[in-house]
Amino acid sequence: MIRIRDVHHAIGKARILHGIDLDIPKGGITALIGPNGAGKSTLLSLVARLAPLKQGEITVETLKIGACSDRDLAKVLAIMAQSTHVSARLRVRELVSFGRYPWHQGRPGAQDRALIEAALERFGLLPIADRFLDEVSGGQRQRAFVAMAFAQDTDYLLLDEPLNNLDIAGARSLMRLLREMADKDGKTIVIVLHDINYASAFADRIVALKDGRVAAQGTPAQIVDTALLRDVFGTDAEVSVIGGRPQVLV
Ligand SMILES: Nc1ncnc2c1ncn2[C@@H]1O[C@H](COP(=O)(O)OP(=O)(O)OP(=O)(O)O)[C@@H](O)[C@H]1O
Repeated sequence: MIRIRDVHHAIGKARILHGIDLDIPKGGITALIGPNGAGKSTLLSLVARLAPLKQGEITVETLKIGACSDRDLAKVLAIMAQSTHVSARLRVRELVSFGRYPWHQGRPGAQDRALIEAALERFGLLPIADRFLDEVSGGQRQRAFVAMAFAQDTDYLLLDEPLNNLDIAGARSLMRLLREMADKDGKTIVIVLHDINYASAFADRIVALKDGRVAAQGTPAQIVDTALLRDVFGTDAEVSVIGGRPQVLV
């Protein structure tokens, strides 16, 4: 479980998060949704220790953020951040292999190599594994970043807007893959999604953030309705239930 207690965050004078209390249970997919600037990426960055936690408490299983070592955390939790800057002169296989670094510290062994090939295969990247990152499409690059996080082989996988750059087929296939990873491999996936319909169709639970606070949380059926769209996103839209899952009619 990821346990978040009374987390506040400010950047300069701007207060970004205002006392977040949240339990993200182990297993399944939790989607973070909310309008632009709500604080979703900031919260994910604090959990993954990409930004320093200044106020409040976050624990991942038994590891306390701010007290545990980076290496210990990296064996339990992997993150694909929203903005990823790496050299374009890196091949897809090399990027995915970075995911193994916390385990081998620069000396990959046979097991590391096997896990890298398995990640390349699972994400459909084998045919382009030897291409440089600037020789693949935006969607393929995005999949390579998710595969790198997957290759880290952690129980917790945090993904910040992984559907960016993906067309509808790519988005659906990635979400199905994540669903399979949660159901078959027992991964705990926390994912920032802009498209509520993907969150509603694939997630077990949704946490809606607004203005740095938790505005709503529950299963898609519990929370996705016209009131949520109005109160959290400030938009009027109809919601219809399709296959037991609410879907927003745009
Ligand atoms: N480095 C920074 N300096 C100042 N303000 C920042 C910085 N990074 C983020 N913010 C502000 O913090 C707030 C929350 O940003 P954050 O990226 O966490 O939101 P978000 O919900 O992920 O948004 P989006 O959906 O647009 O990605 C925003 O108002 C943003 O402008």
